[in-house]
Amino acid sequence: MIYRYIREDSCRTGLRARLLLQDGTAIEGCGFGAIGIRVGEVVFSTSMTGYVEALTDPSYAGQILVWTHPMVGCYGVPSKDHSFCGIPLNYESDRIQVEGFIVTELPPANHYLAIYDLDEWLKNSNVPGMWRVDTRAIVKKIREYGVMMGVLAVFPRNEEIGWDELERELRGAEAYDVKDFTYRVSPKTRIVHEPESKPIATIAVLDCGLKYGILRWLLRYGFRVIRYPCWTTPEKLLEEADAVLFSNGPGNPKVLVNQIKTVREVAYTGIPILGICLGMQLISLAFGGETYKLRYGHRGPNKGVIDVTTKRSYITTQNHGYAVDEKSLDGTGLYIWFKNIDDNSIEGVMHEKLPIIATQFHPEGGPGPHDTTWVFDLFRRMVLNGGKR
Ligand SMILES: NC(=O)CC[C@H](N)C(=O)O
Repeated sequence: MIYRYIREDSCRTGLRARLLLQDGTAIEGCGFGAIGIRVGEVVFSTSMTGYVEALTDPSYAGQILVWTHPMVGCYGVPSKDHSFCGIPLNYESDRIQVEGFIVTELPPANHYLAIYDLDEWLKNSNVPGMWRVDTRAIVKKIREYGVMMGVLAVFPRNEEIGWDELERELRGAEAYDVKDFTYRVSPKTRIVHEPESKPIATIAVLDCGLKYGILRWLLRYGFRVIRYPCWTTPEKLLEEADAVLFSNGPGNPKVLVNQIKTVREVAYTGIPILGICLGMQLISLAFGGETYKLRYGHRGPNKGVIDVTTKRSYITTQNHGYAVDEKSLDGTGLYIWFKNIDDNSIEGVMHEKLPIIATQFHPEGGPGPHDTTWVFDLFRRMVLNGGKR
């Protein structure tokens, strides 16, 4: 059965799109952005706004993103000229990272800062998009089945890419869970970022796909930040570091065997460490913990967590498909800091003795609430107090 939501004449973009999911669901809608075929893990975000940040978040590499909020693109795409310490605001990296983007309605952009509309931006970035489909129906499928691989094709209205071709593409695709995407998003060389005033300390980042939002917060707090490629050795990483950040990033953390080793070696030196999202998963694995795949992940800026050490709750931004297994932390020296209010999964850990703190959620927001930016205060305190919290 093919779900069709369009009238042939209703695609002002002049493009059609087809989506085939691993469970056989076939959906047809209008296309936007670039013409082409892309395979990826199909995931959804419950954000209402912040599509520029989400699309440029390197943690979405290898995924086709479905937006649950029905209207996307109203405020267009801002210029990268609005920046802080040379890092563009609103962007989480320099380019779109998703394989494809699926929305319900695609209104024309109307905002004084907009330099493109969403359609143009995807087209210029060679990323296909689909619109005029019921994204809630796709989300319900994903909730029942769990996240799954899918193939998205965008083609001109008077042409056609057949379902059999999409099926072949999907069958030939490598599963998301076994691939290492960090090499794709990590910088190829060391990059130094200076804060506006004299630096208070130097943070070395093992950059597996660092979001600019995190970088902006570190710079705002007066740190000099050095980003290193994700294959950097512990010795090199520690050369100029007063503290280390293990960044967010795409894919299954268990695949990153070398990075897990690096994290272990760096952690035992006793240097202050902050881990964010993938960084927290790598820290947990490095100390002997386990991670598992969530059924449909946590993606959006409206996710409640509780700090189990103070019983305070916060609304956070999250983007993760894997989580740390609670029982596996026994005997690792790591203890639970935050838990997710919806499913009780772990959203933060600390180490009993070593100066290590880590969150599964994103304290920087980007997009999303700034309720937990105090995590960066805590990190700064640790760095300036020789590791004491
Ligand atoms: N934002 C992230 O760092 C995501 C971490 C990991 N790729 C996951 O999906 O769980």
